Parts: sequence; C-alpha cells; structure tokens
Amino acid sequence: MPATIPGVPPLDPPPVEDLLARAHVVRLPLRRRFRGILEREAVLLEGPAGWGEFAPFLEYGPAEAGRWLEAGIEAAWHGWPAPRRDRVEVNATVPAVAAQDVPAVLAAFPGCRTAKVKVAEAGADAATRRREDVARVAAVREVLGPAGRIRVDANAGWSVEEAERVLGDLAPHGLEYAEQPCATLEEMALLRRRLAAAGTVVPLAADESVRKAEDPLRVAGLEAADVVVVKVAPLRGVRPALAVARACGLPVVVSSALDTSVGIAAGTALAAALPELPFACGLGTAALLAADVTGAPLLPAGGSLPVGAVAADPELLQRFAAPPDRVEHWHDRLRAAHATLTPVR
Ligand SMILES: O=C(O)CCC(=O)c1ccccc1C(=O)O
Ligand SMILES: [Mg+2]
Repeated sequence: MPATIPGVPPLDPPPVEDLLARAHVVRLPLRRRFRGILEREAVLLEGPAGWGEFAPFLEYGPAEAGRWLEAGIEAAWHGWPAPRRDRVEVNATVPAVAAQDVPAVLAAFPGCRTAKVKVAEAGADAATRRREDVARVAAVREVLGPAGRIRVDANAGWSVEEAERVLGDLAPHGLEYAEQPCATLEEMALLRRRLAAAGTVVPLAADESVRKAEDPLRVAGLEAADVVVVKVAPLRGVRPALAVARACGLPVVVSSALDTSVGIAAGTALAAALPELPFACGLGTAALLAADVTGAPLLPAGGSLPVGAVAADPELLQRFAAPPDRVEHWHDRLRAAHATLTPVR
C-alpha cells in the first residue's frame, strides 16, 4: 500500500455493484503508436457528482489499480477543490517518431510553446536510439524555434552512463528538463551529480519514481530530481496529488496518463487548484487519440486547455464500446481494484 499522505483521508468507496452498474468500457484508437500501443482502453464511471475514469495501465496489479480507482471515484462521487485559474498551458507530446514526422505531430498542438519528446524507447540498439533521439529533438527545436521549451521523457529507459552520454548530446539543443532518465531514484541522484560535475545543464524530473512509489515523497530527501511530475490517477485523486505537491517541496508538473478527456479534466482540476503552476502541463494528450468519449474533447487551443468537468457522451460510449471479452476483463480488474480499498467507518 502507498504511504498515506498526511491530511488526506481515503474516500469511502461505493459498493462494487454500484461501480459495475455505472461502468462503460471503451476502446479508443490512437493516431499513432504511443508507448507501444495503438489503442487505449478505459472504463468511464457515471456517478452522482459527474464522470470519472478508471484506466490503469495493463501491467498494473490490483493495489496499484486501486489508486486509479480512488481517483475515478473522487471525480464521479465527490468532485474537486475550487479552481484558481480557468485555463492551463499545455505541452505538445511527441511520441518516439522519426524526425521527419515531427512537424505533423506538432501540428496537432496549436499554440503550444513547450514540447515533451519521448526518447530511449525500447526496440533499436543503443547507438541507433541515441542518433534517432537527437535527430527527433533537433527537429522539434527547428519547429519551435529558440524560444520554445523542450523536455524529454526517457520513461526509465537509460542506464546512468547512457543518460549521461545522450543528455550530453541533447543539452546543446536546450532542454527544460529530462523526465525519469533512469529507473531508480538512486540512479537519478547519481546522474544528477555527474551532470553537475560535467557542467551539463539539464534539470531532472521524477515521474515513475513518484507515480509508482510506496512513498511519493522520498524523491526530495534523496535530492534525485529538480522537478516532480504529478498525475491524478496514480496518486489517488486531485486532493492527494495536491498534498503530494505541497509536501514534496519541489516544483511540480501536472501530466496525464493518456486518458480520455474525462480523465484529462481531472488533470486540469489539479493544475487549476495548485497555488503555483510554473510549467506547461502534459495534458494535451487527447490530441494523440483518434476518437474520444465526448464530442468536445479537451484539445489544446492557443497552447492551453479550459478547466472544468467533462461529461461522456452515451452515443460515443456505445460507438467505441470495447468487445465483450475486454469488458469482462475490465470488470474483473475493477472488482480486484475495489477489493484493495478500505471502507471508512
Ligand atoms: O506528459 C505528457 O506530455 C504526456 C503524458 C505521458 O507522457 C505519458 C502518458 C502515458 C503514460 C506515461 C506517460 C509519461 O509521462 O511517462
Ligand atoms: Mg513520464
């Protein structure tokens, strides 16, 4: 179980029969491959307070999925804290595409002055990856110009040595930060010291080290990162994510988990509730989907998104309903995730 976050009591989970009765399982096509997948499946929950999403990654077990379910229950049964702003700036998200495809990808993110570029994706050998990653970042710099901000996300794909080498190549293109370059916080702390010693100016951001952590606050103590990525679903909801942001003592970046527009709305609620929002949010990812659950998807316009709840459209839920075996699979996951939640008494 994740360490409880001070000041944020768990929500009382509704009975599992209620959840299942209000669950709609969808399968949405992506515009192009992202993190190895071409389709994203999600459960949309219609609760008394609105719509929530339950879409833990396929490899996650029941305890981890339970956190995502808590976030969906917060959205659909409780709602969110009051917003402090009504729009939030977002980054373009560039999958690990060939450099020549970068302009077409960026065209889906009108007005975005910040791009997040996926690097270190599994598949090719290290030398090929390094060359392609540098070419992709150079192509993004070409489109954004010198004033654009570029961050890279390695999703823990590098060793410390590989990270040091590739970030050395990328630094001259100007990086805002590098997200989860290595798997562990210890590796990131070591990399951070080595980059500083080499005079390579690339701040580090922790994502998986926070979103999958038993203790999401350990990152600060180890001086392993300069920035922390906070995502609503893996951190159990907007309120607990706000508490993590408050307690970690580092600037935060709000990001999504390739959610539908219903899940992204929860991300905008978090971004809108934070006292400080110094970075563009990774919440523009509806642009990576070829279909969504609402006719008014949260697509970036003028480089930002509106803040506020999003309702799923019954006709779209029907049109993109997952096949029966996948519905059964998601119902099983939902039951197993629910069983890990503790009723409040
Ligand atoms: O932050 C963004 O720009 C998009 C979100 C993103 O990259 C992502 C999407 C799904 C799963 C993992 C990640 C990630 O940040 O690692
Ligand atoms: Mg990431």
